[in-house]
Amino acid sequence: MSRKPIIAGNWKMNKTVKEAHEFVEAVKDKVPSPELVDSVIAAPFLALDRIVADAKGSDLKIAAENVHFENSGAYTGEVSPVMLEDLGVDYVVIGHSERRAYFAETDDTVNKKVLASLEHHLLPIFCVGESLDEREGGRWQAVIKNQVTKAFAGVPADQAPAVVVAYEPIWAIGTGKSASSDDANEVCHFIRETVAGLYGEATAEKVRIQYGGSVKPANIANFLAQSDIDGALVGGASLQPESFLALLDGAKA
Ligand SMILES: O=C(CO)COP(=O)(O)O
Repeated sequence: MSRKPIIAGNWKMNKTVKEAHEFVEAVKDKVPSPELVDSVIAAPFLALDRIVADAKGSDLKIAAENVHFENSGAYTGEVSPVMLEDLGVDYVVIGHSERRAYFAETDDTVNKKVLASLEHHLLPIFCVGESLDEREGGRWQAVIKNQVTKAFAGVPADQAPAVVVAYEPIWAIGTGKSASSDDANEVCHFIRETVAGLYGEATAEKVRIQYGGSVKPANIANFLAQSDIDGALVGGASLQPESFLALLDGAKA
């Protein structure tokens, strides 16, 4: 079955509100038709209000890079799914390896965030990936299966296809060293089999799986040509308008 590609730029901790605004103004009327590809920018919380307004009426979708799982309350410094929904944010990146490594994100919090996001009509882009140690030690299947299974716990079958899974091997993030497209596809296929184990083949065929880790305009088409890779989650190469647009072009091809 053919799944629509989804390309998401993840800006991480980059860009002031002004810079974010200028970027969105530069690309919003140039992104491909949503019949061909879903185009998404994930930006820091501070920029979201401005760029959701900037992107309104265009085919560019906006994501948050994180969300808390409670609707409100005594959680100093956090942002709730109610707030993001109210702003008109479309997607939210959940469980990025940087959040797992530096901000004590766990499989349990990732799962709560997936459930809370779906409840508030935010589409989760939930991230999985193994470390170099886990890959070299032959443990990647166990690690990935555990991350996927825990993230989907409690997600009803009819909502599972709304979840985008991003496979980002930790050793390929920001290193310039991407996985080979065959290796990435092997893991993405394994992710799909894991989802099939939870919900059945028909549902698993609908779930979109991205690859992330040193994706660039020059290599994106190789990844997208693979059977189980339906898009990319891109850090560094999404920071410049020309490069982001080139990634979208590569996904269309
Ligand atoms: O972590 C990533 C996207 O979420 C990947 O980052 P790079 O594309 O900079 O390797």
